[in-house]
Amino acid sequence: MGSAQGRGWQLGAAAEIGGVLQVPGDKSISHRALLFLAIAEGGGEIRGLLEARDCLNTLAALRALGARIDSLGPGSYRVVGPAGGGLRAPDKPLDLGNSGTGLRLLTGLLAGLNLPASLTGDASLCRRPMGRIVDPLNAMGAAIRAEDGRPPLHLASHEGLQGIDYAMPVASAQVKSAILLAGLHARGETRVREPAPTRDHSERMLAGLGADIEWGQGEVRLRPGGLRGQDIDVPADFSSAAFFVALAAARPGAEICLRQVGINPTRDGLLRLLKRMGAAVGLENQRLVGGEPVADIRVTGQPLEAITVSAEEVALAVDEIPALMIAAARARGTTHVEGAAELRVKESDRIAAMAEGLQAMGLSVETRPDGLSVTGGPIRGGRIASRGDHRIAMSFAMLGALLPAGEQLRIDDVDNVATSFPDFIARCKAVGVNIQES
Ligand SMILES: O=C(O)C1=C[C@@H](OP(=O)(O)O)[C@@H](O)[C@H](O)C1
Ligand SMILES: C=C(OP(=O)(O)O)C(=O)O
Repeated sequence: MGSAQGRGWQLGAAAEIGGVLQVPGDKSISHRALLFLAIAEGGGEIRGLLEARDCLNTLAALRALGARIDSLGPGSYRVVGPAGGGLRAPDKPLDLGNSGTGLRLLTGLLAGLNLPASLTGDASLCRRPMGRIVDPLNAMGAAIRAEDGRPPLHLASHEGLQGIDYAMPVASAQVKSAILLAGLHARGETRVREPAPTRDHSERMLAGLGADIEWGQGEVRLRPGGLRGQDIDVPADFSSAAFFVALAAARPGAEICLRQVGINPTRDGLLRLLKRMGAAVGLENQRLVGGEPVADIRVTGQPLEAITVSAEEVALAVDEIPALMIAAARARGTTHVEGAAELRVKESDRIAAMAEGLQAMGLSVETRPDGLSVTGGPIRGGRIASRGDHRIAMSFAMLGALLPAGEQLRIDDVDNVATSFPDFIARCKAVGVNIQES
């Protein structure tokens, strides 16, 4: 425990992979449920909230703004805005830790409520671009200052917001959601156009809470107004399920079933990509939970073929590209990912991190400013720098499980897995992954 690289994992060949798993609640939906209920009349209960560091930071920030959030049991919370009035300006900077979603959405909410505040985060978050929200929010009338376009962000009070008609230069659900949250309190209609479809959890939840919103054909329109509180059930996180989906897909004969996973079509692009590579993917018990489609996902490993992934497909699988690269590493041929420049500004530069790790395991990889190409082939053990990025660490754990007998993989700096996936190790062991903390 505790080297210069932080905590790490040690992986060896897995004898057999298979089983039934339920992964924790959806991170995107958990953030939204907390933020939206804190400003909804009467508040509401959340069931299945992701109790991971990113969402708990958003929860703590809302408490600092005066919201009352009571735990009712594991994953269950009651959220109510302050009695007799709205949220209030915080007396200290709000720290959103590692979370782009928490920081960007909360900035939109605070700009709409006209609450002066400072927002910051950890070293990774303080390197991430914020001009993408600061520019449109300031164009609406907000007064947000960011040195060099990065956190900390400083919000001053302003004269009120005006709705905007905004064509986003990048396909980003965080930017879209920040603008919509501000638009709830702006004068006139707010319209956001996206260059490619991105996750629509905000639109679905806002509609469920009574907002005057419509969306489709690449744009969202929202008219200002209050939200009405309601209880919210959070499905299991597709992005967490994705590691096990990719693992089963990449190992012929393995079968894993993931229960009650959100399969919103703006999130489940990975399933279509793996099917195109030849994996057998089935959906069982399909139903709607709180306006979101949910299913049990059953994946059976087959020999895989390389594919080419387009920019539009990247937007529908933006957090799953590292997991997809695990399948690419085991596929016949070279998988090309295009239009993925956004991966360079996540918790780490995910293109560079994946390329470096895959090369360390003996694979041939080429990188471009907006993508990478991975040629499948034999893999060997070694040492991986996760760069403190939860999704890089968890993806390489899956590739570690596919090592040949006798090989060992060490993954450094895995602490941030706690930002999105508590109990990852236990879930790994439950399906036969040979993983130890070190
Ligand atoms: O809106 C959200 O909840 C998210 C949107 C995506 O980010 P971008 O909007 O920056 O693409 C994604 O990568 C992130 O994990 C969660
Ligand atoms: C990019 C991610 O999250 P965020 O932007 O909220 O930090 C992620 O979870 O992969």
